[in-house]
Amino acid sequence: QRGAACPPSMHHTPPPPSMHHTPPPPSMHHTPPPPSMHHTPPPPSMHHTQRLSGAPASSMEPIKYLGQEEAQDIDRQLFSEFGFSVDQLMELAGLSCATAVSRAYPLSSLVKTRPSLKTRPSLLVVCGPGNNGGDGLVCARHLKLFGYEPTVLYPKRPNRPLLQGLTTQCEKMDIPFLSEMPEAKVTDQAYNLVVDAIFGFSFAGAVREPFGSILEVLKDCTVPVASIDIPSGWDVERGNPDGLQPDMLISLTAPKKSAALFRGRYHFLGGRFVPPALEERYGLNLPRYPGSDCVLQL
Ligand SMILES: NC(=O)C1=CN([C@@H]2O[C@H](COP(=O)(O)OP(=O)(O)OC[C@H]3O[C@@H](n4cnc5c(N)ncnc54)[C@H](O)[C@@H]3O)[C@@H](O)[C@H]2O)[C@H](O)CC1
Ligand SMILES: [K+]
Repeated sequence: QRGAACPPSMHHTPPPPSMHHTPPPPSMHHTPPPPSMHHTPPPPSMHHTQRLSGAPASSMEPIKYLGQEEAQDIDRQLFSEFGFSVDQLMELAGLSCATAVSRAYPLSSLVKTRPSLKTRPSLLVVCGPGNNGGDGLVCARHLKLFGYEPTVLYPKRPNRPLLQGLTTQCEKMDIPFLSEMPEAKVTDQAYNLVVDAIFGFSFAGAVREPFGSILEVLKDCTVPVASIDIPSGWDVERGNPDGLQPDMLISLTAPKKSAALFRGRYHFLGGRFVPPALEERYGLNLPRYPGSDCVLQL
């Protein structure tokens, strides 16, 4: 099924290195893959409204797709010159992700195909060792508050008070933690959606265990995958034609270059916390978020 969602011919051309300002032509986004048996997509009218409101704020300049170094620079400046703490931005990032998931896969759309499943849609949130994993923990907590039944897999837990606190918060919300990744068949049966919060913009090199095996299982799953910031295992700039092909991507702050190669159905922007001075410094050309929304569909 994932193969059907991702025509091979569209995966194999990495973006040219100069491609900071050229998002994929709209026509490439608008051919949705066949709907998953787990999910009824929202009515087309919703997409239409959201896309219109996602027009660039002041000019017709397209949104910028960031390289790895640029994304890390922006991150550093948010935490130094602009005075933010990681906790603050992680909370906003994770909330954006939960909100985007609830827009693309409303509770009522995650159709139960097996009576053995619980009545609330079950989601598996797979968290990596860095801040992308932290976004996943925050996302899981908000999804629970939104009425989903998240379960977390968090195999590598760094000794950081922030991440330990986020783990406790999930445990206190009765979110179960798995000790290992179930095989693909079991995952497809037990969950309606997987949230991929394994790696973000600091990923580099060959995937190390246990995440290599986890990503192999996720590639074999037919249940939709929603990736936070970057599909895990993708090179931040060049993607990964043989890697995970998620159904949804939630780009935080601004899309990274590899997002031009995303072929799933839903691409959302979240992380509405960029001060205009920083946006201007990097020429981000962020689209205008509708009203007080924390996400928009690109
Ligand atoms: N400014 C923003 O938009 C914000 C984004 N946030 C999120 O933070 C991540 C980036 O977080 P960071 O901690 O820098 O890195 P990662 O989570 O991507 O990963 C680092 C983690 O992964 C390990 N690692 C790296 N490469 C490999 C590999 N090949 N195999 C195995 N393990 C690997 C590394 O050792 C680290 O442990 C960004 O994408 C957003 O999701 C913030 O939450 C808020 C601000
Ligand atoms: K990810």
